[in-house]
Amino acid sequence: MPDANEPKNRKENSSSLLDVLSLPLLNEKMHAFSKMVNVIAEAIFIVNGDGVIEVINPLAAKFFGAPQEALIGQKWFQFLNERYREQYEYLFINWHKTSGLPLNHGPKEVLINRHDNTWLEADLSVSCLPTSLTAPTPLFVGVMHNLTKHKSEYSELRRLASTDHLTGLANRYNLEKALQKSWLDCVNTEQAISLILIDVDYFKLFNDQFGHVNGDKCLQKIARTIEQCLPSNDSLAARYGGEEFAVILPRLRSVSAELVAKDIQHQINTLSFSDLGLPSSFRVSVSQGIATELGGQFRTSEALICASDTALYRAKSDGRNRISISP
Ligand SMILES: Nc1nc2c(ncn2[C@@H]2O[C@H](COP(=O)(O)OP(=O)(O)OP(=O)(O)O)[C@@H](O)[C@H]2O)c(=O)[nH]1
Repeated sequence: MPDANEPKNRKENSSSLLDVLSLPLLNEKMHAFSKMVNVIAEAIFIVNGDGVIEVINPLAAKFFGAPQEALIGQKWFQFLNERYREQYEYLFINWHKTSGLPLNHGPKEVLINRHDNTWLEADLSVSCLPTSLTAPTPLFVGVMHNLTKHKSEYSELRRLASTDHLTGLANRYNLEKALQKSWLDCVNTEQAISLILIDVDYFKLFNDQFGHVNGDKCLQKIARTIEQCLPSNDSLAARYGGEEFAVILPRLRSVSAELVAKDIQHQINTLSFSDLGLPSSFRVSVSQGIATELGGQFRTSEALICASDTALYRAKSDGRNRISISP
């Protein structure tokens, strides 16, 4: 084992982990600490004041996507996505300027550009090691956690929380949030906003005749059809509840909203259910109520929903398969 205090060329020392552990900066205590780091089930690396990696354990090396030996002697900043690299370089530059003050940073989210050109989302903390351990040369320990799995689970949970499970459309919660946002966007810019409420006609009869499972499939087909009739990316189709749907149409006056409703009516009237084993001549219809805000007619988005609902009620009582527009 080489003398830990004897200065050596880093490249010569980086051929194996044992060499790494005997870098000149590592005194006896550090030597023991480095051994410990190597067996901890967390991604840990140790860098000097210039950000050069002195010690890296197997898990951290895996995060950077290269063998431990290849990483020793490299500046760890280079593995950070450029969005974060400057921030950490500055952190170390500032630390040099205020030398002596302990540096503790994070945990913060970073994006690691791995050696094999893939990337990894992680949270990272950088802390000064106690000088009693590292004197005379300050060293810093970086601890990382892989966030990739958590992030994809989080976005899946977010998707589930805002989606109606049966139809895949936005759920009621999502509808209310989206309506609130579109309402503010349109009202603040003095543009129109329309809302269509859509209710399947005689759907209890459908369930009674063809069963609940077919009823579910019918709702799925209707949902897909409504979605296909959306006129723009910022319009939204949602399941309002049961056999009722809603469509938000930002920037559309009632004349244009009526055209969308007519398209929905036509597409649903011509839907075939023979794939569900129903007679090929069987058809369904929907009733629709439209309300439009332009110029301060309604005070709130809730009032717009109420007006659409009243119009829908009228479409039902006028005989169904109709479109009614709020005055
Ligand atoms: N299959 C299925 N049926 C549902 C679902 N949600 C609500 N329903 C049914 O939708 C039916 C709605 O019935 P009603 O409110 O009487 O309305 P309707 O029969 O469509 O009559 P009108 O709306 O007046 O034309 C009920 O039988 C509910 O059980 C669902 O998720 N799946």
